[in-house]
Amino acid sequence: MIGAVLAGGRGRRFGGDKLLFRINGKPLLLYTLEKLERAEKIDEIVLVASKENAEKLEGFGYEVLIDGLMVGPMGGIYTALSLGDAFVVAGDMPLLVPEFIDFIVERFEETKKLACVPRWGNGYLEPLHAAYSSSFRGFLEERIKSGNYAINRAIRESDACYIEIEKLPENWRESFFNVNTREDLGRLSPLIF
Ligand SMILES: Nc1nc2c(ncn2[C@@H]2O[C@H](COP(=O)(O)OP(=O)(O)OP(=O)(O)O)[C@@H](O)[C@H]2O)c(=O)[nH]1
Repeated sequence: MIGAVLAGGRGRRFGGDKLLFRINGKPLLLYTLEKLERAEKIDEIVLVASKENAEKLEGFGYEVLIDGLMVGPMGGIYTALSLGDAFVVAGDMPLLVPEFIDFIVERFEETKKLACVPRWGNGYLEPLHAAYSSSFRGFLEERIKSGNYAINRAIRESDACYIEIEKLPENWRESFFNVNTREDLGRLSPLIF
């Protein structure tokens, strides 16, 4: 199972390249990568980046796949699946919980569905913390061709399995925390140090 980290965003809300922004001397992306490294079900990590930021990311020592679409998460997932089945996460999720990732990958392997996606009680999905089959790529391709880039809708209209978040240990929810703005960093510091 590949661990694919989406790292092609523009960081408009943050106002700059948030993934390279240093917290306690360490780039935000490195926190995410270190957590993902600790998931036992992940065999190999790759970064999925834009052509423009690929070079800067090569220094992290992982294969960098170029997202030639740049249409948001769907394009990143589509690109990642060119290598095989993948657990896909956003690069701005520094508090990933490795046991939770293993849990999702195990469920994915057991159910053999096109995707296994965490879901909140209100129906909200967490598509950037989910496992996808390489067969899901063909399903996405049709949508991309018709300009339909809504990933949640694609998941809902596919044969996916859902992981009910409220039934899991509460501390696993930390895994979904992501940095969008500079204010979010304030919420992060007490948790990281
Ligand atoms: N490969 C790839 N990664 C993306 C794309 N859009 C967003 N990402 C990544 O997905 C994660 C979540 O992205 P967002 O925070 O929603 O978007 P962002 O562009 O980084 O930030 P905003 O401009 O503030 O929306 C981040 O790690 C981004 O780097 C894309 O089109 N392709």
